[in-house]
Amino acid sequence: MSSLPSISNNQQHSKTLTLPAPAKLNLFLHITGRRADGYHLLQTLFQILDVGDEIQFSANQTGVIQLSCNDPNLEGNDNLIYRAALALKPLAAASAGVDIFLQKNLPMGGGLGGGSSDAATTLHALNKLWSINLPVAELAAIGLKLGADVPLFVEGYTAFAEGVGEKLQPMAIPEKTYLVVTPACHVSTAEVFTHPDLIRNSPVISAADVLNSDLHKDWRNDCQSLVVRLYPLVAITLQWLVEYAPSRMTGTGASLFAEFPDEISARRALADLPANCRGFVARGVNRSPLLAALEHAE
Ligand SMILES: C[C@@](CO)(OP(=O)(O)O)[C@H](O)COP(=O)(O)OP(=O)(O)OC[C@H]1O[C@@H](n2ccc(N)nc2=O)[C@H](O)[C@@H]1O
Ligand SMILES: Nc1ncnc2c1ncn2[C@@H]1O[C@H](COP(=O)(O)OP(=O)(O)O)[C@@H](O)[C@H]1O
Repeated sequence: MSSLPSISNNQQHSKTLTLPAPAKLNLFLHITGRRADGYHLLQTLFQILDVGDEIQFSANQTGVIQLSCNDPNLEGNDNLIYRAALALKPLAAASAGVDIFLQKNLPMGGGLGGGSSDAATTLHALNKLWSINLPVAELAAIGLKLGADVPLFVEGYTAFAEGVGEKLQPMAIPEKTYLVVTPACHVSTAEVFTHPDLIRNSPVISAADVLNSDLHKDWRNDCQSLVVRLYPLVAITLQWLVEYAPSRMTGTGASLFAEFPDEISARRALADLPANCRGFVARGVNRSPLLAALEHAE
């Protein structure tokens, strides 16, 4: 991912901002209950990564939101980027418009939060380019209406999360190297959350419990056993990955991750990646590269 943001004034009314939209892992994911509306109550440790998508925003005075992408299938109005822009539009001048280009690098629908991160980056970018200047907490509240993981990316800190993922407690944890592997199968989040066999009664833990635990012996993903049973390719890929290092599923899958002591050993495993998987090596970061990029663009 390019870590250097750029902001430029091409002409009197056109400003361009290029920003990262990092991925996340759920280092653990516990389901502790269910809300009255059917949504599940979670406890999770969100780890932000230094790898992700990249989005370019060129503000203009046309009043129109225009989205293009290196994957044309993502150019529709249901894209979370478009929906995030639309959510801010009423707060901007009527003439506020933007041309957006999404460089989609992350696998989609795999539990890496790419769509949510794209939405969060869009909220920050247009808050600035359209001179709306909402505080971060208000951007996060708008983001929550777009998806449960959006507030994490808006706030921009690796965090212990509760509720449906919106009650965030930033947590500085050791920044490890991960190999992230996405098997070529789509796991439906809705299918996982409606399945009768899903574990829904994990005991509630405290933030102190999180700091005194680690991936090797304590952490688990309550969706993992179900997804492994329903999706044989996830099971086979996890069996392969675990030979290299402690491994886990992120979110509701299908992506998996393994924690390595250094980048060289992670890249060695990546070189052996099975043919039906995508993979990348990333570093966990306590502070999102988005925040650094926004500062740089001041
Ligand atoms: C569980 C997480 C952990 O990061 O999974 P991933 O999406 O990352 O895999 C997320 O919070 C997912 O949040 P989000 O991505 O917004 O969920 P959606 O796709 O909108 O959810 C699809 C469906 O799953 C159910 N759902 C989702 C989240 C939740 N906490 N409880 C639920 O019961 C709801 O029925 C919802 O309609
Ligand atoms: N900008 C976007 N990037 C990726 N997916 C998007 C985007 N906007 C909407 N979507 C939709 O959201 C779904 C979930 O995307 P994503 O955030 O990548 O996965 P997950 O929630 O499993 O981490 C995709 O399957 C896609 O249909």
